Amino acid sequence: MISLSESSEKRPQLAVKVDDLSITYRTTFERKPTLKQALVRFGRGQRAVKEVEALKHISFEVKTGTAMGIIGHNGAGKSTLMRAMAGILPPTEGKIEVWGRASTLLALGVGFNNNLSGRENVILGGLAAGLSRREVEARAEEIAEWTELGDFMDLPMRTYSSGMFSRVAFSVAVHMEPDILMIDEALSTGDAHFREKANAKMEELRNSARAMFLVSHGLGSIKEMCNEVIWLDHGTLMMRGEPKEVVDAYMKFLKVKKSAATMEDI
Ligand SMILES: Nc1ncnc2c1ncn2[C@@H]1O[C@H](COP(=O)(O)OP(=O)(O)OP(=O)(O)O)[C@@H](O)[C@H]1O
Repeated sequence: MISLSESSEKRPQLAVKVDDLSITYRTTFERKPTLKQALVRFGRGQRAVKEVEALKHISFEVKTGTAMGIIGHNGAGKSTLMRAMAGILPPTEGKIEVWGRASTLLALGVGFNNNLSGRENVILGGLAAGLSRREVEARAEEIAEWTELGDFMDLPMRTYSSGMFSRVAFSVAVHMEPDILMIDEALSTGDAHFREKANAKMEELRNSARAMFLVSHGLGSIKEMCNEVIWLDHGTLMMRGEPKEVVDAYMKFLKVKKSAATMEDI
């Protein structure tokens, strides 16, 4: 279960508590059948079920003021963990407690409508993030300005490059003033100018938000932005600690060297 608690009396020093969390996806699919199997299944209306254990018995606590990086290979469970903490995905087992409001624009721009303009999507994104109409109207202009996309903000988002799309999504996410800020791979998408601006904004938010989570394959950004790191491997928590210590252990495990590509210090 997920409980959102506004009260800071019980555990004022905590922002998030994850207790023995497991998440299993169940997906139905048609296995390549033999003719006989196909006929049998057709008759009974059966489909094969595949279960993916995306997270296995994860527990950790995050103190107020933490900027937590989450690293791990493709499919390790990073986005699943973020979605669970944001309340989008219910735990299969275990419990998550979040003190405050989490920003839910995780996979940046999910929920945007490509046929609407950037400006219209800012309003849509704001409402989806739980702001009132009045709050959205008050902030829409500032959010649009922050993207520095000029007249493009009035064109449908299907005409945007992926970097332009991320600018709008990132701008909406960081202007929601969440207690818990969650950012998934945001930094790798923008150009150098936008990355610098995004870094400065995140630094500002880190000071005002209760906690921040950053999922990234850019290990340089993780070291730069975070003061703690969690490393996931096949849904298991491998290590948690100081950014340098965890990133180094992860790189040693993967047997990769420090290069511009792994550290993303371009
Ligand atoms: N909606 C879904 N249905 C079924 N399986 C899923 C679903 N979403 C993710 N998975 C599976 O769960 C596991 C964890 O996926 P997740 O997206 O959390 O990984 P990740 O660490 O964020 O990966 P990446 O670095 O590639 O973004 C993977 O094995 C993936 O195939």
